Amino acid sequence: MAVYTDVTEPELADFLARYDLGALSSYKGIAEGVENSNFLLRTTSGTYILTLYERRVNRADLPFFVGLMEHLAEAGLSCPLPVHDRDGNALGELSGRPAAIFTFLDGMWTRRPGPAECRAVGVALARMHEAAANFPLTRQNGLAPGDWRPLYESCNGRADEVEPGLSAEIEAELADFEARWPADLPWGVIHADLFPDNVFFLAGELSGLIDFYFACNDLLAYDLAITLGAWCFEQDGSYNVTKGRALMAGYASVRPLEEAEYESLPMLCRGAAMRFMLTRLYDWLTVPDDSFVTKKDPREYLRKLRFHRGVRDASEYGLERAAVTRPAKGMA
Ligand SMILES: Nc1ncnc2c1ncn2[C@@H]1O[C@H](COP(=O)(O)OP(=O)(O)OP(=O)(O)O)[C@@H](O)[C@H]1O
Ligand SMILES: N[C@@H](CCO)C(=O)O
Repeated sequence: MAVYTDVTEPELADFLARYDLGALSSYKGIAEGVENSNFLLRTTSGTYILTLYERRVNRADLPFFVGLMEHLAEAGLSCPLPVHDRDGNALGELSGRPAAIFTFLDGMWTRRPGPAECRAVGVALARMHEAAANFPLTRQNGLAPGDWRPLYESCNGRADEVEPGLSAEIEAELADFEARWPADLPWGVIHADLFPDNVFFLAGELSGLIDFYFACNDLLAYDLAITLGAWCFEQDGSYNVTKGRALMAGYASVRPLEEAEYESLPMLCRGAAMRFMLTRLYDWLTVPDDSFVTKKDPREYLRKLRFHRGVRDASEYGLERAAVTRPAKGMA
């Protein structure tokens, strides 16, 4: 359930009066999502999404997130477009929270993605990286490798409650990341949370990307690693190389990887698994059971991390080394 802030009808009508969106027809809270309060908003001009930004989102980051969506939508990527009020502002204030209205994206997220969806998300991710290349704002990744140890330490040594031996395993991994995390790889704006619930499909085609609230500047191949980890494993924890091959090929068809990115992929995939294991571990140990936040199992990402630890070469993910070189014009 993600409606943390109640919005009354008169408050919303007042807020809407600043926009050229017609009169309020109806609104209702959307249960999905955990970070912010989202409402499906109907006015006499159409259907929109109203988002109220809650405590875990830093106000200072909002111009980056909202500006990025606007930049990507203008570059032709399908994602929510922020609606401006008559004074030109995309961000306002409603019920004591920063708030924004977005265009509504048709489609639904897919619970069981197959290779075709994986390929489509690979293509979309690379297109996002290319479209964001000239976005002028920057945002530091708040969950970069340097943030993992403090996040782990804020779990107060309780990791072994989730699985005996986990603290020692995390310590060893953190030391390795601190010593060997790659620095000199292509860098840019990344989505950083492109999980299946943030990608919509309509009639079998990818219809758009949502939820840019972890977007930041970081290694582009790290975003590919996050996406691979979220899309290419089965419920039983096994890696599906057919899906991995499709996702990588889709990505490389738009933006071929550099040799150094190919070499670094196993490390980046392990890091991505660590990042999601740690945020889940923190929530698992600290968020009260009766809270609105749906806690996700950190062990899912622990299993993925262990899989990546055994990978020696990116070819094991299904990425052909040939995909590293850009094909000559007119081919492929
Ligand atoms: N522009 C949009 N068009 C259609 N539906 C949308 C749009 N934006 C959000 N939604 C709906 O609202 C839900 C929650 O959105 P979103 O994932 O951005 O919320 P969040 O609270 O930031 O979530 P998360 O916990 O995943 O970070 C989505 O699953 C989707 O159903
Ligand atoms: N995608 C994240 C949660 C929302 O950011 C996870 O599955 O842990």
